Amino acid sequence: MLVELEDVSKRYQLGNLWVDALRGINLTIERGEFLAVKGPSGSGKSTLLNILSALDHCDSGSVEIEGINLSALNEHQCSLFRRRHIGIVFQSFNLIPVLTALENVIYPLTLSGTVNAKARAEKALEAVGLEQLMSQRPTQLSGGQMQRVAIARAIVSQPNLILADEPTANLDSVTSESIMSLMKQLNREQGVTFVIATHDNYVTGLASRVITVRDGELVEDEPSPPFTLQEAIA
Ligand SMILES: Nc1ncnc2c1ncn2[C@@H]1O[C@H](COP(=O)(O)OP(=O)(O)OP(=O)(O)O)[C@@H](O)[C@H]1O
Repeated sequence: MLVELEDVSKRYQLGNLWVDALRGINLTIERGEFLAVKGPSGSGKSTLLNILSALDHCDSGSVEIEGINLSALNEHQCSLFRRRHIGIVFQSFNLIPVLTALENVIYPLTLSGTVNAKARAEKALEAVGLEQLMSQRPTQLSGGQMQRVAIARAIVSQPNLILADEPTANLDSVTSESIMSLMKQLNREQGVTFVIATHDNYVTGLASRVITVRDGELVEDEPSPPFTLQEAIA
């Protein structure tokens, strides 16, 4: 097992109001899963991903990833944990505009003092099909190409777990398909586990498992009907 959440809750204060973003989440994720997290806007998907990436802490319950209890980590240990174990892909790519594609991918490696950073970043960019565009800046790239750079940046540290928050939200459908097929390939060939928050039915259709968050709780998916209307009429 790669991830284990037990009774995880998170509240945010909005002025005088408290928002229960997550309420008693129990979830295990096995190595090699391609897990989609769906649910209405505001249901708690991003909060769940932020907690899995140790960008945020839960208020109660426990989160264990690779056997590490995230609540026991201080801020510095959280960033080390992220660098070593997690790749993150955002809806808005989050590339550094003044850096080239190659420099964006090298950046996390320089933070962790990795040797051969340039060669490793080049290899990651080749893996996402951007070997010709390494010296371009983000403004010179299309949305799909920027998301490929972001994926290269996520895989360059060879994490076991990649968390993607609405990775296709800013992409057209053809580009979304190629980005998703790249993620599936990384999952299949390198065994990287993916957790993807999404509203996109195309993404949920590719998942090995789909979970639904509603009002901060995990809810059972509606079972699909046993037969179609045409079959029922026939
Ligand atoms: N930093 C924060 N401060 C206050 N409230 C927050 C914060 N982050 C999230 N929330 C609230 O927590 C709830 C869950 O938000 P979250 O962003 O996790 O939902 P989501 O399912 O990812 O939504 P979307 O699909 O729109 O991205 C919402 O009511 C949101 O307003």
